Order: sequence, then structure tokens, then C-alpha cells
Amino acid sequence: MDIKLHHVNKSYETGVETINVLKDIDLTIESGSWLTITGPSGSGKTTLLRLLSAIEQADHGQVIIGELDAMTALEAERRSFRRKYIGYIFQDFQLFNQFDVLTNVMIPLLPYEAKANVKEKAETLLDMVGLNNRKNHMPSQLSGGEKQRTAIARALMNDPQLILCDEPTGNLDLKNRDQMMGILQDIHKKGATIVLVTHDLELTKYGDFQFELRNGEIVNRIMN
Ligand SMILES: Nc1ncnc2c1ncn2[C@@H]1O[C@H](COP(=O)(O)OP(=O)(O)OP(=O)(O)O)[C@@H](O)[C@H]1O
Repeated sequence: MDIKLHHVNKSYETGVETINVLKDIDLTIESGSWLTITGPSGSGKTTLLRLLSAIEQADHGQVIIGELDAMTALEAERRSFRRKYIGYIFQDFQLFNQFDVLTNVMIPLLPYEAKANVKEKAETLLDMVGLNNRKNHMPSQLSGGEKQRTAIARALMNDPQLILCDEPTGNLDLKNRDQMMGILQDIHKKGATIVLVTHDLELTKYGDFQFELRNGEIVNRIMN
């Protein structure tokens, strides 16, 4: 899906001060492309992903994600759009500690599809990320890398057209990192748009284009 951000600003109020996190962001991401975003800690990368997922709204500007006008759409409309089209791999995984791995992966689709189908799909994805032998484990029993792979499997449950990845390989060893990047490449070849935030400069070689965020501004735009 095509994505367009125009004159986008985002700030947070802490009660003491206003933090201007994203400043006048202009960005076009063509359907099926792969953008890699790097930048120092606190530069606004996660905030940008939150706007691209329509979890949060900008203060000003235009945010168009496929058919969704994220600035004017109501919360329910944004949630439904996310569920249909977006896979989000969160930096902190956001697993439900009270549910086992399989249930964590099934959760996004459970309210909407037959349980048997959802289970089959979740098991296929857990196989793909090499975790089928952990499917009945609780998150507290997993290593950081296993949690991350669970989060990756869960993000793929809805066959997302747009995949937003926040440090998706930060907890993985090189072998698992390359395996996960291989999975993302396969999905990308099938047409998904990918936006990947990373500190790992090795990963910038995968995308079509990249930029750095610095202090909430885009710098160093590079076409690969
Ligand atoms: N809900 C919030 N309330 C107040 N400030 C926030 C909030 N969310 C983020 N910030 C601030 O916004 C700035 C950008 O945060 P963000 O998480 O987008 O950075 P980042 O580039 O993803 O950092 P990292 O690489 O460390 O994950 C930081 O200074 C952070 O403290």
C-alpha cells in the first residue's frame, strides 16, 4: 500500500514540558517497497512507526496509509484497518504473559476466524520461525530471541500488506537474524511493504531506500 506523510509533526506533553518528537516529516513510501530507518536512541523512530500503524495520530499534517486517512479516521476505523492490513513487530514484543506461545500467536485472529484455521496458521508460522517445539511454553520460559520470534510469527498472522518492524532482530543471534530477514524478504517478494527500524547497520543493505532520523528530522536519504 502507498503511504504518504506530509508536514507531519508529533509532540508529547509530559506535564512539565512539550517534547517535539517528529518535526515536519515529509515521506512517501510506495507500495511494495522496503524502507529502513536508522538513528540514535530517542530520535523518534518508534514514534514514526506508531503513526504509520495509526496507533497514534500526529498533531498536524497529512498521514495517508493506503485507503486510510489516519488523521481523520475514528479509533474503531483505525483499529479495523490495522487488523486487516498491518503487522507490527514491537520492540518490546508485547506478548501476553498469561497465555502460551501458540495462543499469543493466535490472538489477533481468534475473534474473527474459526479456531481450527487460526491454530493451523499459527502452527505453520511457528514452524517457519523455528519455534514449534516451544508452542506450549509461557513467555516467561522463553529467551529474548524466542520471544522476538513469537512476536514475528504473531505479526504475520493476518498476511499483512504493511509490516512495521521495530528492531525485529535486536535479540537474535546471527543465524536467527539472517533467518528472520530471509522470512521478511520472502514476504516482501510477495508484495508486502516493509518499514524496518534498526540500530544494526548490516540490515540497511536489505531495503530499497533508507534514511536516518535525527532529532525528529529525516536526514541522509539514500536509495539502495
Ligand atoms: N508517550 C510519551 N510521552 C512522553 N514522551 C515520549 C512518549 N513516547 C516517546 N517519548 C519521547 O519521544 C522521544 C522519541 O522516542 P522514540 O521511542 O520514538 O525514539 P526511538 O528513536 O525509537 O528510540 P530508541 O532507539 O531508543 O527506541 C524520546 O525522547 C521519548 O522519551
